[in-house]
Amino acid sequence: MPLFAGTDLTCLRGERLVFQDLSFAVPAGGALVLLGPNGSGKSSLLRLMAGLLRPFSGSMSWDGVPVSDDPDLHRARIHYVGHLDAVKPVLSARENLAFWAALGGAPDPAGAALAALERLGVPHIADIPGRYLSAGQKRRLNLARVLAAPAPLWLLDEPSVALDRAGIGQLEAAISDHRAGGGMVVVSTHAEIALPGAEALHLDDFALAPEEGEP
Ligand SMILES: Nc1ncnc2c1ncn2[C@@H]1O[C@H](COP(=O)(O)OP(=O)(O)OP(=O)(O)O)[C@@H](O)[C@H]1O
Repeated sequence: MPLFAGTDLTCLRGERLVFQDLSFAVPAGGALVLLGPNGSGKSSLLRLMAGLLRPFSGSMSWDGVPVSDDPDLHRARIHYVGHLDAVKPVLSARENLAFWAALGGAPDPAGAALAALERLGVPHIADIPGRYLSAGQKRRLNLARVLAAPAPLWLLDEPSVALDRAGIGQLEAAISDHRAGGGMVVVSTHAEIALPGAEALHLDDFALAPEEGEP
């Protein structure tokens, strides 16, 4: 049974120790919700999990094997959707998604692209160029990437930002189906997203204790 785990992770950004001695475990079908105030390190932890940042100390493993043994293998099993908009402005929504689906190894990228747009409730944006999409439509298009090619671990940084209530419901349903098939998800959020049975990780529990005299 796949288990994604981190042990005693410490994250340094610039000169700043963002969190220390943080451990987590996500089993097959599991969900982890990252909570904490602005700047507490939710995005940093997701970037560590995605292999985009290196921990200052500590380690992560997949099924007991250190992730650092084969970073390319790790990258192939994740979908990371960050804050930054990855939509190409001159390509249509369908073309954007087909491109990502092909990169992710989908056998029928065009078909996978349309199915993913439908799943996130926006089949009508298929032929609209990226530059004309609204903030919420762009967010749905970015999230559709996780559906367009299979990967067992989804890392989603504040996925509900710019989504309306219907969009959040579609996202919740997609995550629920992913988990039912043994997939895993880690989500950072300030908003309510229904993830039944999810474990919560409060990042401020791992902040550096303030020095004496500091607020
Ligand atoms: N590239 C960087 N260089 C130096 N420090 C950084 C860098 N990126 C982030 N930080 C710092 O790391 C800390 C954690 O930032 P991070 O974005 O992980 O927090 P967050 O919990 O996701 O915040 P938010 O809720 O505002 O999105 C912050 O103090 C931030 O200023």
